[in-house]
Amino acid sequence: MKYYPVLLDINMKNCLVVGGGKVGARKAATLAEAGGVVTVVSPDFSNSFYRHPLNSYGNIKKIERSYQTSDLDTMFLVICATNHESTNIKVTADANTKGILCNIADNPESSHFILPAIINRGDLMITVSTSGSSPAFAKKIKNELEQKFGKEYEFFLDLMGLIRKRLLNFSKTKEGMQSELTQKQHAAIFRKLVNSDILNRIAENDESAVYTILKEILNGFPEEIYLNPDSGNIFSFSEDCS
Ligand SMILES: C[C@@]1(CC(=O)O)c2cc3[nH]c(cc4nc(cc5[nH]c(cc(n2)[C@H]1CCC(=O)O)[C@@](C)(CC(=O)O)[C@@H]5CCC(=O)O)C(CC(=O)O)=C4CCC(=O)O)c(CCC(=O)O)c3CC(=O)O
Ligand SMILES: NC(=O)C1=CN([C@@H]2O[C@H](COP(=O)(O)OP(=O)(O)OC[C@H]3O[C@@H](n4cnc5c(N)ncnc54)[C@H](O)[C@@H]3O)[C@@H](O)[C@H]2O)C=CC1
Repeated sequence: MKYYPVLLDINMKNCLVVGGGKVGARKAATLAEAGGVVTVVSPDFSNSFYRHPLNSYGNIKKIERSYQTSDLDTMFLVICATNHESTNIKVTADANTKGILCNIADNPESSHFILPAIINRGDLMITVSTSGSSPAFAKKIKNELEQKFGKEYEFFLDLMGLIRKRLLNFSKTKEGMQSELTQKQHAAIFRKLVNSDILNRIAENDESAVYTILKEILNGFPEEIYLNPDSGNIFSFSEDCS
């Protein structure tokens, strides 16, 4: 294994992008989407920078000049996407000195991490990497997976996340039979849920079939675990996802 995969929590963390071209624009947008506080430093910003929908929100700070070492102060990570070799070398050296995570867009060898292609379906994130061998192929696989993993996965995970939280909470707080549920018993329930037909029924917008499956698997538990207490429905996946 050439790389160790992790999911970084960059929410509210300062992230620097060096270079305001097409690549800098894409990297800045992904960082902002993940909640990073993004600054881009570049003597000029290309049209593609302004065209990217996330970059036009204005929540990405732009500094119009060349990179300088102090730009890294307070940064959690830096992505360098310039067309300028000596800047890449300087950013790499500065990041190493300051102990800041660093990605050089055209030099995986001097990067601490590389970026995968991403498919996002709510809490489901599928990432594809070729370990740098062929970004174009990573993108192609991503496009294929995007067809397979539709909107229903997002709703399914919302539902699973909610039931899991409620069930674990219920086991912790309630007296009686359920309070003795072991981690093994939880796991057996969650396995049944993910192996059930719920996902397909969500894709067909068949709420009542989903309800029947949940009732069967969670037999013996109060309905509050899988129903929306306000409406009495399975919490809403009424938006068409087929
Ligand atoms: C190592 C890595 C470093 C990093 O950026 O972290 C890297 C490096 C390089 N990419 C280059 C080129 C291209 N990159 C793309 C696209 C993406 N590149 C991404 C990641 C990565 N690119 C990392 C490894 C990913 C992996 O594991 O495979 C994606 C997945 C994620 C993202 O950028 O957010 C994103 C898809 C976004 C999407 O999902 O749409 C395309 C396709 C296109 O633009 O259509 C091309 C042209 C075709 C091609 O070259 O394959 C070059 C220039 C080579 C040259 O000089 O010609 C280098 C430098 C080098 O290889 O040395
Ligand atoms: N990792 C990836 O996904 C990919 C990487 N690349 C590589 O990424 C690099 C950037 O590609 P593009 O965005 O297409 O190039 P570009 O030429 O459109 O943009 C480069 C930007 O860097 C800025 N820049 C130059 N010197 C700078 C400095 N000292 N400080 C701050 N900014 C500076 C330029 O003003 C320009 O805005 C290229 O080396 C390219 O080979 C290219 C495609 C994909």
